[in-house]
Amino acid sequence: LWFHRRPTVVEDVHRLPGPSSSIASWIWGHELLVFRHAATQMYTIWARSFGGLFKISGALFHPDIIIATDHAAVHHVFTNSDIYVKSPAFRPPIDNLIGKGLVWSEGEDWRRQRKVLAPAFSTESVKEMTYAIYESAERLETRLNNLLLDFKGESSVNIIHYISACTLDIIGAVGLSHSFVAQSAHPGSDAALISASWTEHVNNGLQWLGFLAPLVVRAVPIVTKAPLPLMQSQGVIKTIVTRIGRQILDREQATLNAVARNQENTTVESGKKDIINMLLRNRQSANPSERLTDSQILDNISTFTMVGHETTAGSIAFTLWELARNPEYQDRLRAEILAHPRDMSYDEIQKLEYLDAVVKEGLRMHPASPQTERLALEDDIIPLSTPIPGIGDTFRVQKGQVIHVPFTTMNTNPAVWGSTGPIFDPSRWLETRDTSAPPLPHGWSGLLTFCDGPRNCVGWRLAVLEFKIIVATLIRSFVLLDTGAHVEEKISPTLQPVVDGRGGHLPLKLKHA
Ligand code: HEM
Repeated sequence: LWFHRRPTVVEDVHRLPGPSSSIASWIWGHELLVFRHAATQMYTIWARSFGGLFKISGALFHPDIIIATDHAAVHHVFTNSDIYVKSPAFRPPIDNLIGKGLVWSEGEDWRRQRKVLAPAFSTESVKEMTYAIYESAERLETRLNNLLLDFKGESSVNIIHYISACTLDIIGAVGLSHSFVAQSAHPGSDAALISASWTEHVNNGLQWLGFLAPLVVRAVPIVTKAPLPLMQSQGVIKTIVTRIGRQILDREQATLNAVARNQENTTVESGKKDIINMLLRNRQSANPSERLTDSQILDNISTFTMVGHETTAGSIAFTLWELARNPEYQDRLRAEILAHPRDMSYDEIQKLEYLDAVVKEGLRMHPASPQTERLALEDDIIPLSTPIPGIGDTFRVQKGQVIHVPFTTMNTNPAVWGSTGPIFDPSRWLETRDTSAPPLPHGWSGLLTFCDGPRNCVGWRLAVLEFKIIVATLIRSFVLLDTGAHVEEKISPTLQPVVDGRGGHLPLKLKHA
């Protein structure tokens, strides 16, 4: 019943500016225009004209949607995660894709899962992952080296394909005690199946159905049970990953039981704090009300397998593409990396200033999740950083209001980042920010890339470390060259490169450094 609005409560949405109704379709509102353009492109254009809060008309007669980029408003929405929940329209597709794990859950259910899993991503836990990340990054390097040998020193590759195999191996190794062997000469069949189903899912999402499906789900939730191709390919990924999850869980539980039989009083407490061990520990919890069900455990294995690798792979691929298009930045980064030994410790890597700047710039310009969506469960008053003429410095919303937050629009806003905001330039991170410059939004490094508030990205430390190690390993060994291909950025369901209509495709030329 979330879409039923109470007409008696005062709301300000109707007083907001927004794009003209003349460019909206009577049935699709402004949402079709948004879908047809590059990720967040229309929101970026409109935010420049209409400011930090504006409205667009919704598809299928849905009430007006608010687009928020005002810092205080966005911070308020993300901080109050009990009032502003993820849109119900996206819960059935998330369930179909990765299950009812941490990304999907809300309220008490979410709080319990987050408490169980957060320790797997503390600084201490992530530091311990450093060596395994190097190992996978070096395997990626060897794989690309072999390719160059086969192609006499220069080759064009779909870089995202190689990186996502690497990040799948990483999440298996550091989180799940599982080897996907995604990077071997004969990739494990599971890894190949995951990759093929994901590519199919991405490409379905770019089609008309990719636009239609969530809107129809928003209007008629029961439709998720319908045999639409989009829904079916989602089911395939979950089926494969759940089967693997069951194997991992049974094996790890058996190992644990065997150890416990041999050593009295041994519990999983003594093991490392990775994802699988945190889930096993929870099974032993003395308090039954804290325990997750077996299906929640499996759904979290599938959640972390998918969001733990595709997201990072996409952002890394786009950052490498930026380096290929900007050889001077690439040379500067290589010079810094070559001045340091391979296999630096976690603390040593953090000291590489230009690497840090390149990674932040890649995450600023190409966030894996370019936008998010929230639904107000209650009437509320939202504070504003910039007052809206005729409304003031607070804004009233009604229960049922849908709010979109375009992260990329906020991350590149010239009013905050200066006129070079929309341009990739790592050196901005090396300059001390002028004290008179407008403040950056709340969030990691002043970016919305990892969201903000209690439901921020639980895996951000791992993502940043993987990012640094993979970029450093590749730039040490290879020169990246632009192929000249026209690369579009689309959302399906994460940020995707699209070349000649093919999603998940980002060609780069490689040669030895
Ligand atoms: C560059 C890489 C990544 C980016 C940009 C990213 C971004 C995000 C964002 C924006 C959200 C919030 C989504 C929303 O509320 O709509 C999120 C949530 C989440 N991310 Fe990431 N992520 C990345 C990598 C990872 C990795 C490596 C993992 C795990 C290994 C991970 C696990 C999660 C989980 C489980 C959530 C849900 C957290 C919750 O609701 O409590 N992410 N991520």
